[in-house]
Parts: sequence; C-alpha cells; structure tokens
Amino acid sequence: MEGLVIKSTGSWYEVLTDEGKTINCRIKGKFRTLDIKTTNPIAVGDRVRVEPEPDQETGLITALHPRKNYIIRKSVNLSKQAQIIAANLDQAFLIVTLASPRTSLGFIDRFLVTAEAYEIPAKLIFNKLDLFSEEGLEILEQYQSIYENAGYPCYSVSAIKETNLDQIRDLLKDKVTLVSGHSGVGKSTLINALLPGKELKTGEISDWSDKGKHTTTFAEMFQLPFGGYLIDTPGIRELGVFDIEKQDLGRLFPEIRKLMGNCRFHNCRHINEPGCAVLEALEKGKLESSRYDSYLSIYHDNETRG
Ligand SMILES: Nc1nc2c(ncn2[C@@H]2O[C@H](COP(=O)(O)OP(=O)(O)OP(=O)(O)O)[C@@H](O)[C@H]2O)c(=O)[nH]1
Ligand SMILES: [Zn+2]
Repeated sequence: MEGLVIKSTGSWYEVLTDEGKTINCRIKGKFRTLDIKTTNPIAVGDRVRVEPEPDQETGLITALHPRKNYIIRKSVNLSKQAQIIAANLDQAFLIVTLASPRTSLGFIDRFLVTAEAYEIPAKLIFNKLDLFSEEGLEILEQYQSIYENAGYPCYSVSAIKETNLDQIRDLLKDKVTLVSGHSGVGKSTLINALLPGKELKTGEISDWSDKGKHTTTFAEMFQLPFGGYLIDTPGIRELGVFDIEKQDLGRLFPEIRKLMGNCRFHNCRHINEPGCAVLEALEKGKLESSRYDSYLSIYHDNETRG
C-alpha cells in the first residue's frame, strides 16, 4: 500500500496510508535517490510504499516515490552530509512583523531566495495587524506592494485576535506548508490558532543550533483539522541554505529573472555592466531598490541581520 510519512524518529517512520491507517514502519534495504549524502534516507512528506508485517501493526517501507522538492539542513560536522528535513512541500509561509520585532527586508529577501532555490512557492503573512497605527498600515501597504510586484502573495492577519485567519485556512487546505519566521513574530500563536486543542511542542525541532555533535532532530508534520499539513521550522538561517552560485542568483529573484534576458551580455552580473536591463529597470524605478540591494548583498555575501 501507499502512504505519506508524517513523523520520523530516525529508525521508525510513522506512515499514514492512503486508506487512512497510521502504521509504524522501518526501512527495508537502501534508498539512494539523491546525489548528496544524507543521514536520513526518508523524511516527513515522503510518499512511500509500505508492506505491512504479519502483525498488521508495523510495516516495512519498500519504496520511495520521487520527490518534487525537499529542504535540507547541512550537518554541523565536516562529513558533508545533509539531513533532509522535509519533502514534497506545496508552499512556504514566512511570518513577518513590521514592529515588535521588525522583520527586515533583507531577511525576507533571503527567505524568498531560499524558497526559490528549493523550488517552493512562497507567501508572506504579515502578523500583528492589531498593533498597526494608520502610519503603520501605510508602511504595510508599501511592503506588500514590493512583494506582490515581485510575484509573492501577501496576507495580513492578527493571530491573537484571529483576524483574517479564514483566508489562511483556505490557503493551507489540503496542502503541505512549511511555516517559518524569526523568533517573536507569532508563529506559535498562529499555529496554535489554526490547530485548536494541539499545543505546539516547540522543543522538538527548534533546538537545531547545537554545535559540534551530530544530533538527530526531526521535523513533524501537524495535520490540520480542515485538511493539509504544517511543517514548523525555525528561521531560514538555521535551514542550512545550500550554497547558491553567484551566476544563479539573478534567476532566484523572479522580477530580475524576467529582465535578465534583455541584458547585453549573457553572463551579466547586473552590477555595472553596460546594457544591463536590470540596472536600467532600477534607474527607471521599475525594479524595487530594496530588492536590488538584497541581490547585491547576497551576491557579495554580506550578512543582513533580520
Ligand atoms: N499584538 C499581537 N501580539 C501577538 C500576535 N501574535 C503573537 N503575538 C505575541 O507575540 C509574542 C510572540 O509570539 P509567539 O507566538 O511566541 O512567537 P513565535 O514566533 O512563536 O516566537 P518563538 O516562540 O520565539 O519562536 C507573544 O507575546 C504573543 O502573544 C498578534 O497577532 N498581535
Ligand atoms: Zn544585467
């Protein structure tokens, strides 16, 4: 039978079969699907084939179906191994706040670049709408138009007052969604509002910063009562963003991707080249300067603290 891996503890995997039964499974044989070495062959979100054991309570995973995408975290040691955190994500949400705490544009852009690199559609959820003054609402509009123009849908909510959460439920329904955001933006508050009765156990996957030793921390998918799954992760900084080649960076900004075909040189870096369509758009105000600044900052590998 076929199923979805919804939890992993390293040696055991909880698989929800298409018939709706949850079976604890072990792995049979080896699975080699990636060109990188991974510490865990199977992760939450994987679609697998399962053969039930005679007791019908446990099973063996005998096949792994191709992934449409996956996110990894690099090992902290030098073994060059990576841990697959989750697979087959339909979308990634970044929870953002404009105040207390303020999420910087640079942080948002780095998240979006990472999501592009992983080929996961990203959406921005602006939280704490209840705190906004009139002036704040204007800034919110500016922020949202920057990202809407770049092709990223934006939503505003108040997790605490449960404002606009129906909109979020609609987006989440029947999808596998990664939820990220830096500390204090209200991620737990929002998730708890969406998962009534299930207090989020944050310790499980948030202690990723351990140094020196290889640890096995695994993501868990939370089943939404209205259909779909949430995968909670800490900020993208901890996500072990893989190295992005400089020449690939432009295509990870959708609006730059659209322009760069018109640059005079096919290997244009969009920094100071003559005939650069990106610089021309920037000068004409058709490309958002904060987005271009982030492009440059990532290109030159300056850390933008969020
Ligand atoms: N005013 C207001 N406060 C909120 C809202 N959502 C969350 N908060 C508050 O913001 C603070 C941080 O919320 P959390 O849900 O713990 O934030 P988090 O992103 O999970 O942060 P960590 O637990 O550090 O990962 C808490 O004091 C919440 O009560 C909101 O919509 N409006
Ligand atoms: Zn160019």
